[in-house]
Amino acid sequence: MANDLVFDHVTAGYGPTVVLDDLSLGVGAGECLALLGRNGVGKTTLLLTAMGHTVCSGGSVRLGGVDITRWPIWKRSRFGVGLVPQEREIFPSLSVEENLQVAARSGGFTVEQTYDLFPRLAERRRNKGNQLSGGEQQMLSIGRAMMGGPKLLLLDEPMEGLAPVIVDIVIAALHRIRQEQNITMILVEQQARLALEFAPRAVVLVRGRIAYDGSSAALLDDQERLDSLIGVRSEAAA
Ligand SMILES: Nc1ncnc2c1ncn2[C@@H]1O[C@H](COP(=O)(O)OP(=O)(O)OP(=O)(O)O)[C@@H](O)[C@H]1O
Repeated sequence: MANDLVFDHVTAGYGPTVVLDDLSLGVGAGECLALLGRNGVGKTTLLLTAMGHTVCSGGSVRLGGVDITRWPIWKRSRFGVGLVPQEREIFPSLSVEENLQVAARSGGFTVEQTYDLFPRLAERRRNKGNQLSGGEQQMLSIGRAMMGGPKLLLLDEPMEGLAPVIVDIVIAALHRIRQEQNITMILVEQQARLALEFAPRAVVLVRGRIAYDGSSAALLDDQERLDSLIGVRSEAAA
């Protein structure tokens, strides 16, 4: 599989703070990757570095063979990098439909396609962003990213704080996006089992470096390793 996204010896962080330390990673076109690790290891920073929100002090980031290391955020966005941020970043005073329309770009989802993916949003189309539940906001955040026509979709803990029934809706939508669109996905998720069951490949970060890169199924089967890398046992006990 050709590499779609490449991190080539990337060192990146915030101002003088280095978070990613000489990190190299290739993600194939259309591949789906679970990005895991304990709090503060650099998962969000990796997504933000792909999107252009961090300071990259070493190495390069390439997408589809093009060096995008020095590109501003808007240019990456136009080139097909889509981020579903942890904070969701819905416009509170715009309606659901307006939130979608401002993100529309040719080649992306139409409003109707987004409503087909998340029928709940069609029911709420005239509600303002600040009148939505957390689950509806998350659906809107994913829908908005899809309106931009991403080639690479970066999802930062999209299941955080959602009721199990809403998690099921979001997971089903992500499965559908994977089946119907040839989109490369990176899913950061605190609920490791959920992510490992969704994505065939897993990368685990420890202090800004890759400590595991391989099959999700193999990691799911290796309780001891899971526990030492991400503390799944304590997560299950919580
Ligand atoms: N804007 C910032 N300025 C300086 N340091 C930051 C900034 N954002 C994050 N950091 C630091 O970078 C490190 C990695 O943070 P990051 O958010 O990437 O981790 P994470 O793995 O996504 O963690 P979490 O699961 O808690 O979201 C942490 O030590 C954090 O304190």
